[in-house]
Amino acid sequence: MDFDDDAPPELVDTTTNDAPEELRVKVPITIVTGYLGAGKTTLLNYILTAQHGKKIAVIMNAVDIEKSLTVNKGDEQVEEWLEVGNGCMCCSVKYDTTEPSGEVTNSLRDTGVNAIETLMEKKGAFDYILLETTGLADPGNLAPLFWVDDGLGSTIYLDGIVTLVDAKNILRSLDDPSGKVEGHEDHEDHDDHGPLMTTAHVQISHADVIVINKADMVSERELSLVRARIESINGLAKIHVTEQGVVPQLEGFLLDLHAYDQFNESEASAKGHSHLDPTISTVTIPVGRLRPGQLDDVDRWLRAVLWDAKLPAAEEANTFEIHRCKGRLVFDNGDVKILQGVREIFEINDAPVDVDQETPVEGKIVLIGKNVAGVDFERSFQQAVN
Ligand SMILES: Nc1nc2c(ncn2[C@@H]2O[C@H](COP(=O)(O)OP(=O)(O)OP(=O)(O)O)[C@@H](O)[C@H]2O)c(=O)[nH]1
Ligand SMILES: [Zn+2]
Repeated sequence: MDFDDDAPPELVDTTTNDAPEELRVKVPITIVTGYLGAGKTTLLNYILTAQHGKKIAVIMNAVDIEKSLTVNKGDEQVEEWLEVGNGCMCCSVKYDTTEPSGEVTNSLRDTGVNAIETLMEKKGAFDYILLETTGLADPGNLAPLFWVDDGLGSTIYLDGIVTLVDAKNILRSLDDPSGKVEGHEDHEDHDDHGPLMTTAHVQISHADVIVINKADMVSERELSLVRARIESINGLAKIHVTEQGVVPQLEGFLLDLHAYDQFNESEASAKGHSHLDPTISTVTIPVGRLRPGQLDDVDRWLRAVLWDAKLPAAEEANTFEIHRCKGRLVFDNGDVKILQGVREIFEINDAPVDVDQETPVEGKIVLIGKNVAGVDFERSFQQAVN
């Protein structure tokens, strides 16, 4: 199919304008992050040229005022420019520190969402949106932009975060003081002490899928060291190994991740309790069956841990910082709820009804963050919920 140079790409409009708002199909957005040169562009180019019959909008290198947007249709590619208002999409997102919740204010959140919605109004909807961040982006700042409450009536939703790592350089990046990131806003006082936290750390800790790329550059042994270090940082993410970003399929690797609305048992399969990384690790808190009335206790405990970065009733101050949390809460009346959190923001929603699956007997909460090793979250949780 040919494109007229001047004509906009004719994408099929799946959001028929006369359809009621709530019937519109929401478009998933995947954030693709990874350290400088890890292979993000290589991966996205591979996706744009792979035959998959899907309309995928790829927003490359989201750093300039105007973002280059490549729309893929069949074997044609069309460049578009996406305006996102005031400057860098990731840097313009700031937490409102006057809100105890640290919630991103709606106006800032709207920046990224509106830009994409405007584009879809002009061009018709996409099946998927992939957003490549700059190599130095902290996905914890970007995710809340697209993690929008249903109530806001957005036409897009955050499907998940994919982090690429360069198999050859990742271990060095994790130990390189020049890659140090500033502490997140409310914990700056702890920043000069404690173990080194690099950009590579925050990109791995927030990931739902980690692609270890450039496998051709390392030996089997090096690769297993890389994998072990990554698993010890983030015990929730699915890990894939690739060369030239060639993933065997898109679903589950980059698309259809449902990382922000589901909690799959396999993901949280306890991968042991290693502390290979001195900075960030994953802890799992087993949660027995709860009474419906205990939801408030869980909520209060999470607010203390995520908003105040402290255990309720703890004598000593902690210095932990939670980047990602996920969980499943099982209630004795049969209800199942899913916990999702990124940094200070969290949500507890009813689990999607899955007729094939039996109601799980027990719940769990998984926390990924800085300085969490050695903190007795489990005991604190048991005390708070009773
Ligand atoms: N040996 C090898 N090289 C690769 C592989 N994947 C990508 N590269 C090369 O690595 C370099 C960086 O790849 P990019 O895709 O530009 O990486 P990026 O993450 O987009 O880089 P920035 O946008 O600069 O952060 C390029 O020269 C790629 O050709 C791989 O699997 N093996
Ligand atoms: Zn930025």
